[in-house]
Amino acid sequence: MPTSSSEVIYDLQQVSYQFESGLALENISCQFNRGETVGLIGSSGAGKSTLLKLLNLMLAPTDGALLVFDRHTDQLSLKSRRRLQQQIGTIYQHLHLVDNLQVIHNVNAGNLGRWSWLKALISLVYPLGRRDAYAALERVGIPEKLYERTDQLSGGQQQRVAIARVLMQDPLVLLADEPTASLDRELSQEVMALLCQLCAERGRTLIVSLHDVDLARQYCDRLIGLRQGRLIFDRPTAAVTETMLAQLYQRALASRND
Ligand SMILES: Nc1ncnc2c1ncn2[C@@H]1O[C@H](COP(=O)(O)OP(=O)(O)OP(=O)(O)O)[C@@H](O)[C@H]1O
Repeated sequence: MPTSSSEVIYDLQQVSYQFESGLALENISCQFNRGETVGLIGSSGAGKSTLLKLLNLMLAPTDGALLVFDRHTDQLSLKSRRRLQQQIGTIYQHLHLVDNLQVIHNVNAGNLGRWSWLKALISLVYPLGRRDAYAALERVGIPEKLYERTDQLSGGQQQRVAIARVLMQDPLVLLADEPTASLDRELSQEVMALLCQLCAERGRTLIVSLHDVDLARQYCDRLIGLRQGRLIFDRPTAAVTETMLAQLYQRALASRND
């Protein structure tokens, strides 16, 4: 558990990330604070997913400095990195659920950072942590699905299982990469409302990448606009104007009009 009482959770100082194929993020400086709900917006290829991968420590900056809970991430031991990663939960666009297992096993996967391999193995045969898994599913509104096969759930229900899994982990920061990409408008609203509510209840930080700008404006306190790896704006949502959005999406709008 991080000991810092700082309000700043992430501090990015001129961060760049270079893939072999090119620069995905260039000279990004910004901070993310405790309890915020921040939306990452921008066209496809803008660098939103790469930024989230830096924030969950899957990738390391190729240039610049990334501090998490006041700690430089390039100076972390493997153990410290793992401990930090336990405080960072990620919901991916592709939910990474094991389809042919019962829901309880997918929810319990949120415990893997804490459980021994033996306990995890036993739980695959005889599910452990039933009460906690049930409570997590209750919070996302589908407790009755505990023993159902995951692939027999609807897309929206599977999204809820992914959220319940992250609730088991109980991280301080929740990163969500396009959590509504495969959902219709109504379900997207439900999932965003749920994520925001769950984070607000416990003062957790939510950083979410979204293609749907209206959804981002509706649910996020602050928006970061990225284009071709550059930070175009970082403003409270209410201060983001139509002009700023038009500038951000210029390229995509122009190509849609072709
Ligand atoms: N594994 C990878 N190897 C090489 N290049 C990559 C890789 N992942 C992403 N990129 C490149 O990095 C840039 C940023 O990609 P990224 O996936 O972060 O954008 P994004 O804003 O999340 O896009 P989308 O909205 O389509 O998911 C793009 O040019 C992309 O082609």
